[in-house]
Parts: sequence; structure tokens; C-alpha cells
Amino acid sequence: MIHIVVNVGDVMIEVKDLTKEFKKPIRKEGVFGMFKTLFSRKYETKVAVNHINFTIHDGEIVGYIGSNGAGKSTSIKMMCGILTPTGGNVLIDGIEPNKKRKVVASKIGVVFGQKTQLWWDIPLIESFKVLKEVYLVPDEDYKERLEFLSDTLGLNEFMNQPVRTLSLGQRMRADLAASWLHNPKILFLDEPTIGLDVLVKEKIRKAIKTMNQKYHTTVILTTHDMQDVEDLCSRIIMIEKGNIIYDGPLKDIKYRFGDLRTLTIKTKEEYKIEELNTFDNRVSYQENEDSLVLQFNADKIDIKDVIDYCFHKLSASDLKISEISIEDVVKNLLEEAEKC
Ligand SMILES: Nc1ncnc2c1ncn2[C@@H]1O[C@H](COP(=O)(O)OP(=O)(O)OP(=O)(O)O)[C@@H](O)[C@H]1O
Repeated sequence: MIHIVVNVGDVMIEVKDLTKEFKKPIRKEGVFGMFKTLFSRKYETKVAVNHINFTIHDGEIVGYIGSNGAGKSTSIKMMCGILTPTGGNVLIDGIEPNKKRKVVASKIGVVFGQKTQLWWDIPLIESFKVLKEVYLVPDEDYKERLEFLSDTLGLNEFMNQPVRTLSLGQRMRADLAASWLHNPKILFLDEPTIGLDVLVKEKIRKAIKTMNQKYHTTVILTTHDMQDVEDLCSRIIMIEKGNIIYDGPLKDIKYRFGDLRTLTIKTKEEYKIEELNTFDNRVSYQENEDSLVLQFNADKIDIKDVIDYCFHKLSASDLKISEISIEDVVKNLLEEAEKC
């Protein structure tokens, strides 16, 4: 597990009352409907980001979490100056990105996991040389950064290949390197580990950690991979249906639902799930393929009592106890938000 020490410094990102609405033509069904839609003046409004507020400081790594369509990419695009807000504003190191895009571009690096920002047909190293010139990176700095990036991300094995020939894992490493070559103050990473194998994910996490610790890069990380969050982020901001539903330390959110534990057992004993002891509704049961999963709050029940029951009444042959995963916590929070 990678631990991050967060040094809170100057304000890097200030998001105030930020709102984005999209207008979409109201679609009519059928072939004629399609033509009617083309000429229709009727629109519906989709509020993708709804009056959100937060401040991010120099040196933080923040996990920006939410389900599909929650509004993450839309807010990141507004922070980068790609989209103009419908209301409210963003300040990046004191500057409004959609008004001074060039100035802000030198302060930020961006990786959109699904798209590449590299030149498709030229060798990777040539793309880096172009970026060096675009961002006016001094020779010494370029040399030092390229060395760090090559070592941490293992770029040398494909540095001379055209980008179009790179595998997904190689391309993502190359994209991360390209986004950071000018040593931006802030790095926006939208799904940087999507679809990658465990080893490549590890390399990417290690690079992000070093960029943050050694070079003090502030990182906003959007991901559906909870291991990214656990390994890298001390703070998370959760967005759902365009609204911020949680902003705080990762450890606080983990304990928001109490000290939840999961006990997974294997048993050959015949049982009926509805007849198992719930210890006054403090233990819940769920059947999984070949095991029985018990969930309970260790603040409310003695773990020893639950384990005793598993061994003596259910003749457990194998038993594994674990803390609730951040994934389950996020699921619980999202379910809570759904009900509101
Ligand atoms: N250009 C657009 N026009 C109309 N609606 C849009 C546009 N871009 C985004 N939306 C809508 O805004 C909402 C938020 O989308 P957004 O891409 O920000 O979500 P997200 O949290 O990044 O989701 P995902 O994890 O799936 O990438 C969605 O309902 C989406 O359909």
C-alpha cells in the first residue's frame, strides 16, 4: 500500500457555484420523428453539474468519484477550460481557465483515459520533443524529467515506436508522461488506469505518487478503480447527479457506516438463511457461490461472538475476515444519495 503525506499549501483550484447545463433537442420517435427532431426548436435541459463548490490545495491528491453520468468529466472539462460554465466559476491558480486558456494550459496537464493527446504517426520520443518546444522546457529540465518518466513508467522499450503501434498500457504510460513533461502544477487524470493490467496500474500509481511527493504536483484523479483511490488519495470528493455528496478524508468516509466487517466462511452444514442467528438484526447474511458472507458492525457486536457462532453452529471450515472495502462504502453512499 502506498501512503501519501499531504502538505496543504496554497489554493490551486477554487470551484464556486459551478454549474453546467446542456440543451438537448427533444427527440421524436420513428424515421419521420428523426427529421422532425432536426428541425424542431423544442429542447430539454440536462443539468450535468449543479452549483458545486470545493477548494483544492497545492500538493493534494484528490479522488473525484461518482457513478457513470454523475458529472465528473463535465466538471473536469470546465476546470481545464474546454467547456464554459453555464453558471459559477473556476479559478486555476487564481486564473479563470475559459478566459485565459493558454496561461492555464501551462499550469495543467490532462489525461483523458479514453483519448490520446499524442501524435499518432510519429515515434513517441518525437512527440516528447515537440511538447518540449511547445512548453518551452529548458534542456536540463527536459533531460531530468525524461529520465524520471522513462525509469518510473518503463518507456524506453517503446520510445522509438510510432504511437499508433503502442498497446493500451504503453499508450497510457506515454500519455501520462506527455501530460507531465512541462511539470504542471495540476494534473487532471480522467480514468488513467482504465482497462490496464495490474502491473501497468502499479507503474502508473507509482509515477503519480512520485510526481506528487517529489515535484509537488496537485492531482485530481477520476477513477472507477477503488484501488487507485485507496493507494493514492487521502481526500475524496463524490459527485452524484451533478451534486457533491461527500468531500473529506478517505478514512472518515470509511468509518461513516461504522467499523463494518465482512466475514466470509465455507461450510458443509445444511442451513436455511432465514433461520440463521442475526444477533438482533446486527448481522446480515448473503450467499455467494460456494461461501456465506456475514456483514456486521464491529462497534455493535463482539467479533468473537460471531466467529464462535460460525465455528460451533455452522461448522465453518474456512473463515476470512476483512474490513469493508472502499468500493462498498462508495456503493452505500451512492445508494443513500439515490434515496434522497
Ligand atoms: N455534450 C453533451 N450534451 C448533452 N449532454 C451531455 C453532454 N456531455 C455530458 N452530458 C450529460 O451530462 C451528464 C454528465 O456527464 P459526464 O460525462 O460529466 O459524466 P461522468 O461522471 O464523467 O460519467 P462517466 O463516468 O460515465 O464518464 C450525463 O447525463 C451526460 O449524458
